[in-house]
Amino acid sequence: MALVSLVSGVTALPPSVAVVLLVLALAGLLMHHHISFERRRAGVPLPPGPPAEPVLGHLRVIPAANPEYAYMQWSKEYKSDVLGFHILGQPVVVLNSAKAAVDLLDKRGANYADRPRFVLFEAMGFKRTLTFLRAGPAFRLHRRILQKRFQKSAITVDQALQTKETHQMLLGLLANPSAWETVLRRFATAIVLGIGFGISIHTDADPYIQMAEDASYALGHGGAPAGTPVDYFPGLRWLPSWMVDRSLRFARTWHWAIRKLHEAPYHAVVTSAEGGGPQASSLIQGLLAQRQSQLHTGAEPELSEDDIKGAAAAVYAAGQDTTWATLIVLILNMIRNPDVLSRAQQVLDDALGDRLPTFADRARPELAYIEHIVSETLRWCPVSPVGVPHRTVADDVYKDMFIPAGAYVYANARAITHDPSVYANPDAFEPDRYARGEPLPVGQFGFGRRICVGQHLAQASVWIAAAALLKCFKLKAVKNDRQVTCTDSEVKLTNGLTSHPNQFSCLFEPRVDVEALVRKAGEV
Ligand code: HEM
Repeated sequence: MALVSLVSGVTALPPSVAVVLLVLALAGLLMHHHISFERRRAGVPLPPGPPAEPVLGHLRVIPAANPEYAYMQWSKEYKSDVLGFHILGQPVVVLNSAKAAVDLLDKRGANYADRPRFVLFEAMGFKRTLTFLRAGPAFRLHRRILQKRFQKSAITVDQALQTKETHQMLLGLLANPSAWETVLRRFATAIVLGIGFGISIHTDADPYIQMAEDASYALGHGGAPAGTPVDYFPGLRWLPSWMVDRSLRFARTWHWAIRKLHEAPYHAVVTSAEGGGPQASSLIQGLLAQRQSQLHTGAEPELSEDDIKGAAAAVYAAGQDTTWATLIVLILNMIRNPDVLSRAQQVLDDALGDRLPTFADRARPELAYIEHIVSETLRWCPVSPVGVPHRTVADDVYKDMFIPAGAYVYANARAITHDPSVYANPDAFEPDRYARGEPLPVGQFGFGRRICVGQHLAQASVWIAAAALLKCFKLKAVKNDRQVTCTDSEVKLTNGLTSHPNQFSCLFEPRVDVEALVRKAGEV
């Protein structure tokens, strides 16, 4: 209506003529778009997929919750590991095999390094956060900083912090076993907060744990990344809340949680520095120091304040919930598979005797079973099942299928890690599959130039936590907990950027003198 009044006002045409002109202009635009698309495609077919609805395309065809399962089903139905969709004209491609993901996202990385615009996450309050940055100079800058900080050879400096927090976790589980989810949250949060901001967590009630939990809730319940109505119609962002869908209302409601994640730890560090307080070494402290020295010399600082907040918040936001969720999947599988649990405990007892694991134990062949449990946890339930979408820069052709420029490309980690042509009995939790020669999982950390920068740190954190808590505790299911006793396919997962099993109960009972082992480890 506003557009019609504008056209008729500017051109002094009667409103009915303005409407006709607008409709004609729109039809012309669509026709032009269609003709140029068909010319570019030159008869090469798009990847197959289910029938679309007129105009909306697959908007209502792709389930809003946990679409990874529907993609797996369609992949079988259409006998293709590459599927094609369009949502309101936006092409979407889903890769359902490791081969397709490696061929495109890894081997043709430059063409698949872009991201869509994540309007829902912008509405939630994310700013210059690597995960959501489009390809370009800011992406390259943030990627370079974080990749260097978290490369395999650099993260050995974090082992002291990871070990300290592991011991803290063991004492927390001993003191308050029923709050095990919070204790694990504290572990995951303390590591990324320590590395990102140099901030220590002192109690289970520390406000930073709640902050992390709130941000996780916001990230985990808004809907598929770049897949909600406002991501397709950014204009919806300006409508009042009563006119918009659930996901945008949710993003607005939880905006405070994401802003707090960016602002609170940043200001704590800056305030402490300005007041001459202690300056723990951290990612943010290094970046602030670099900015200060560039300002002192009169040079244009490479990083703005928003860059620094965004880089550190990326570590906090991307690192804590995913690590925590992976530990939740581990616990679930330990109580669902008591044989695996008792074998792991036997392996740990034989290899370690009367002491806790350290990172020096990780490479020991006698402990390969623990490494396999970590790999199987990452495979059995990739906590970011459709990952974060990439976006194509230019048109591409793959196996005689046309992938247009600007397509959103999802690697379906769930399909890749449960591919029956790669993994025997893929729904079963079987750490021994790797000893039998099945390949270690790929896809749970994404692919190509956007692959998770924190993957080595995350695996190290999950390994030390797993080895220590399996060494110290008997884990038992609570009778009649449906989540635990039901079959694999019925485990209900949360839906969002991270996805993990819904709440379940677990009994933690010490099987060693936990305090004595922690004390002994501290003396070494
Ligand atoms: C088990 C734990 C983790 C899982 C499963 C995980 C998974 C992922 C996935 C699937 C992506 C998207 C990759 C792609 O687009 O191809 C990603 C990106 C990212 N992850 Fe992780 N992650 C974990 C832990 C961490 C940690 C500990 C950090 C912190 C250092 C971190 C930082 C990031 C960042 C900054 C990105 C964005 C990379 C980019 O867009 O260029 N992640 N992660």
